[in-house]
Amino acid sequence: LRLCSGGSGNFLLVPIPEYPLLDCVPNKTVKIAVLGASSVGKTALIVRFLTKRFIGDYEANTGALYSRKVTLDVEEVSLQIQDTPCVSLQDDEGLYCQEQINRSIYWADGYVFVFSITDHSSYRTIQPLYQHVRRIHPSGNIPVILVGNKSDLLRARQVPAEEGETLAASLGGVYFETSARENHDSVHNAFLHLCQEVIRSFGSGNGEKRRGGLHLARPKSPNMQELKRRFRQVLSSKVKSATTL
Ligand SMILES: Nc1nc2c(ncn2[C@@H]2O[C@H](COP(=O)(O)OP(=O)(O)OP(=O)(O)O)[C@@H](O)[C@H]2O)c(=O)[nH]1
Repeated sequence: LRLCSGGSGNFLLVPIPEYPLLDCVPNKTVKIAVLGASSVGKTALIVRFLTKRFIGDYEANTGALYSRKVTLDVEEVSLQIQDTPCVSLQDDEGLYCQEQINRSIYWADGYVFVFSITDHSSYRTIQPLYQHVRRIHPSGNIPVILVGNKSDLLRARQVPAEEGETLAASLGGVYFETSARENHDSVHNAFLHLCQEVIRSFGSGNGEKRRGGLHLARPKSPNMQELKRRFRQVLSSKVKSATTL
């Protein structure tokens, strides 16, 4: 990783430590997956949120998991954010989504759908991506936000704000325009809003219902074989095709 500002070697992103599931306080751990097409700024948004900095250039994302404590309405919750590889729309085959992403979708309590306001095709992946998430979580309310990133590139805008708002409303979420490059506050507000939605969904019993029966610790557990086996069991009943819709 290379940081634009400051560039201290002491980077604040910490992959979450290995710890038993029981250490997670129920309803006080918020798991968020950040999803979207290639180069829309998923990693940049997460890094901006967690470190207040903007990364200029770095290796392609391999799906890191980050964690930190956040305070919501005086209550401290443990937030886990899963960065994911990009998804893409194939001409005739629908959405292409790696199995790793399916695992993240299954694992998460809430979703950040990201597109770039400068790339209309990234916007068009969101609806099929949402349908995909719906297939994996068929029941209940799914806490989501829609993020139109790169709002600093106004002259290159391809997606009007109204289109973002309309789409967000159809997904049942709020639309945020952000610039991971220029602005921390918009990014911060977006993530905190989603955290609050997730906590609210726990309160309504929705989160627990979705978790019922099977506990997937997180996508990158050291015991991958066991996780994969359990995950396949669940997915086979929930998603017809794990990789291509
Ligand atoms: N101008 C501008 N550039 C941005 C912004 N956010 C990210 N970028 C740039 O967009 C490019 C892609 O950003 P990433 O964070 O790697 O995007 P990603 O969605 O994680 O990409 P994948 O790894 O392909 O999934 C990088 O060159 C970033 O510097 C933004 O808000 N404004």
